[in-house]
Amino acid sequence: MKVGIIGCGAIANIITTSMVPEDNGINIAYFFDKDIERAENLASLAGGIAVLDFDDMLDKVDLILECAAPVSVREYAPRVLEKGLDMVVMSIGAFMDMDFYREMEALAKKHNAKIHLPSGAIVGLDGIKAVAKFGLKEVNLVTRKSPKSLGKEIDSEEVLFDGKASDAVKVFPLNINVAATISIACQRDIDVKIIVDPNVDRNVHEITAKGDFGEFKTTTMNYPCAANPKTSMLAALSAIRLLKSFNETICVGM
Ligand SMILES: NC(=O)C1=CN([C@@H]2O[C@H](COP(=O)(O)OP(=O)(O)OC[C@H]3O[C@@H](n4cnc5c(N)ncnc54)[C@H](OP(=O)(O)O)[C@@H]3O)[C@@H](O)[C@H]2O)C=CC1
Ligand SMILES: O=C([O-])CC(=O)C(=O)O
Repeated sequence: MKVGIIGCGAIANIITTSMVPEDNGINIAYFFDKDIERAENLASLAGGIAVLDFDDMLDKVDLILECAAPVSVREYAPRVLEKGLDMVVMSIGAFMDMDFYREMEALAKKHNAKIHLPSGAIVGLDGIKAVAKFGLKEVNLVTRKSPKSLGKEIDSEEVLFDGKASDAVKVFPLNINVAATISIACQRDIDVKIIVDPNVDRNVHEITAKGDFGEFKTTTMNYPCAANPKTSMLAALSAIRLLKSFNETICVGM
């Protein structure tokens, strides 16, 4: 399976340099970024090809992996899906716009394409999906990041956001895609709190879910990527695992 990447930053670098060529049949072959130098650097590391024009890679790949920004999903997803290509999207916040979500779902169906949203920087999505339609009463996310991750200069802990996921992704489009992932998994606009904390050096995501099934809490204490402190390493690792799963016969978990 030939893969083309949009966005050659922290996640793309980890994915590309962690997957040997033809790893499980996955060949990350084409690279696109609005900064052509970044695309060229990564392409040369991977023995792939950098493209100046995004549309140039669409006829040469089987799947597009987006790791750029939510605005890029709006820009490129329609062109990818119209070609009948599958897509893996990291900037999941784009799908909190329900009109866009439904449009992309319809386009994918029409052209027999699939949109994959990896679990990214959180754990517990399997449980949330399982209980979503079976008495899930409450689900919320508390995210705690360092001032460096959130681009703030403060000396003491501060709540930066307390509200719904659909608003959180507008205020922090590059920091809280995980809120969108959970919301889409349980089909409701979940409650989100974002705290900037000078005492943490991890990206911490705490999910609480309660309902007729009982209750669960997950806490993910992620190391940030060296190249981008907003982004957790786990996000890239989850995408690698998802890509590898496409060629597996026995699939464990969901
Ligand atoms: N689902 C999840 O759990 C997670 C999702 N993410 C999201 O994944 C995405 C990638 O993250 P990360 O690798 O850390 O980001 P980086 O900022 O490190 O890299 C993104 C790259 O894409 C480029 N880019 C941005 N917009 C466009 C565009 N419209 N067209 C082409 N290139 C573009 C950026 O250029 P420039 O720097 O000039 O803008 C940059 O080179 C982000 O949206 C991030 O918020 C991150 C962590 C977890
Ligand atoms: O990587 C993380 O910890 C979460 C993140 O930035 C996002 O969801 O956008």
